[in-house]
Amino acid sequence: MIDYDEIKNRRTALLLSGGVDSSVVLYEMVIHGLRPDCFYIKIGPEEKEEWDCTSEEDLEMATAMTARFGCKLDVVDCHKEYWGQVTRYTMEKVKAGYTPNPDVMCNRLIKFGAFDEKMGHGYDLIATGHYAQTEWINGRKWLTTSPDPVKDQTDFLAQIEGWQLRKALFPIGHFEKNEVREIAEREHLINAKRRDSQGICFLGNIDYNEYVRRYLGEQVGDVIELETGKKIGTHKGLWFHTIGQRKGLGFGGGPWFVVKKDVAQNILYVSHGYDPATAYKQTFNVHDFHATTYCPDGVAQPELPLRVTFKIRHTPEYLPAAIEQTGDNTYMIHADSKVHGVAPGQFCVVYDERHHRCYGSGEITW
Ligand SMILES: Nc1ncnc2c1ncn2[C@@H]1O[C@H](COP(=O)(O)OP(=O)(O)OP(=O)(O)O)[C@@H](O)[C@H]1O
Repeated sequence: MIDYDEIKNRRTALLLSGGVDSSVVLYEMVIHGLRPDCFYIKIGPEEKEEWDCTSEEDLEMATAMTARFGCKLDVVDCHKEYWGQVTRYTMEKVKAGYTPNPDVMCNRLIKFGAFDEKMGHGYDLIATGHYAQTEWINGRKWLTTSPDPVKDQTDFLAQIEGWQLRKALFPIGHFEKNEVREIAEREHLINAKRRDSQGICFLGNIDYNEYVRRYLGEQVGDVIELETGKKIGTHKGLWFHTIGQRKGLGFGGGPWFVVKKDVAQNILYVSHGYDPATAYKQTFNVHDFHATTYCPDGVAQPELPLRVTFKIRHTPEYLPAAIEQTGDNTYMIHADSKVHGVAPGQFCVVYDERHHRCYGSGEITW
């Protein structure tokens, strides 16, 4: 829960997307006596490409919301930063056979990054409609989970740095999604009945494969059964597949799991059966760990405990593990049981044993 009394004199910016979540944030802030300056971040389509863009409607919704609540709305153009940073990161990883996550990087590089450089630096707090919370514990500001396990978005926020978390405010983070929808309907917010966006953040309904295809095109190669070396078909590009993938392979005689990619030879290895040992991992390495906790001057980042829980994809489950520091910012995860579909490039997000506090995340290297 936000202590509105405590922040009533702080300069607050709200990232307003035109969706229902950030609209309810605006409503919540206004009924608690705040009038945030609102910002709509614009990421246009790359070049002349005609992508299905919902952004015009989004901006209309955001405009209507700020008009209703008497707040200022500005449009901030982060087009260049998005394509130059988030897309560049994504395509570089994908080409190397990794499994990147543009939405995770978008929070660090755009919403709490480029936006902060352009406008956010003039504010003490930046509010968003993420399902996540923050909590001060022992003089440090922590990223903590939402009560809605399905909607929780701490995993998407787990690459932001302490200085970014310092300014973060998540006014609907203590709600579950259905409560947010109820508020929007009860208050007749203009977008109460709007569907949640499905595609990559900022790119409307563009899905991941389309995004990648636009940049890297297709590159046909063989699909080979790992155990027998037998060719069972072809793929259109290793980048359309991820380790652990089971659905969408389209070969008979399944189920098949993607177990390995050979980038040099453009070969996709799959394995047959329900429980191929190759599709599971119990121990893996994580590097370039980003700690999200805000530690005021002189307070060191908290050390990771020996026992943690973690996530490698956006699911409601937290997996128990022991964690071992193996170097500067590098760790080894020893999961209590085998984990399906561990892929290099994925972020491993680390929480405490009760999966209340999020420590941060690092990239899986195997
Ligand atoms: N184009 C945008 N301009 C400004 N802020 C944005 C924009 N897109 C997303 N955000 C901010 O990031 C938050 C999380 O976005 P995300 O797309 O993950 O969630 P969402 O549940 O669809 O949110 P919403 O319902 O508010 O669109 C939003 O609630 C909003 O605060």
